[in-house]
Amino acid sequence: MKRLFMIRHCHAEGQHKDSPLTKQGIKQSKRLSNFIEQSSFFIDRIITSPYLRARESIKPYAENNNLLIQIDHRLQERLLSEAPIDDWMDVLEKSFSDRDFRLPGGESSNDALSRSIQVVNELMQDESSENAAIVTHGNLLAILLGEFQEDFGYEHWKTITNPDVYMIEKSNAGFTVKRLWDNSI
Ligand SMILES: O=C(O)[C@H](O)COP(=O)(O)O
Repeated sequence: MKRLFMIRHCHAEGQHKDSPLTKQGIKQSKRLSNFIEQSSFFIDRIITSPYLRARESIKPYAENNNLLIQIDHRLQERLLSEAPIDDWMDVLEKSFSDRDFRLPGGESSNDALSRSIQVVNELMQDESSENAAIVTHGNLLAILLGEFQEDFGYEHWKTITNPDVYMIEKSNAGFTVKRLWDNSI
């Protein structure tokens, strides 16, 4: 694999694993498909979070291009806490500055990274794919991007949109991270 597209899902009804896309999100998923098709890169392999909003976001592109959507539980959203929390933004901020910080029943940033980076590493080894995509969630996306761009943290997380598309490109000098999505699309 030469390039990895990291995609956050389109606008959804909620946070439950079975929350569908909104009407706006369904339109966005079609725009996302056109956007990828009009780019100079043909995405030839797709792995998504099992959550419905992630699968639905890439469905138009996958159908138009006869691609299978592979589902991988390691791409599901990071579980911040087992119990509901009111101050989740503060907790999230702390989890970016202390990557081992973990609430009861939840995952630290490093916990979420260690499961999700396995998918990325497996794709990196896949020589049958030139341009692969993962479709995931805001928090997990920010954690993964931090592996390729050191300063990518809480402030960057706040700027991630629904949908969003980042491209990681391999070169002799290492990896470059580029945001491709344009909100005006
Ligand atoms: O951190 C986030 O962005 C929230 O967990 C929202 O997740 P989402 O990308 O599935 O909406």
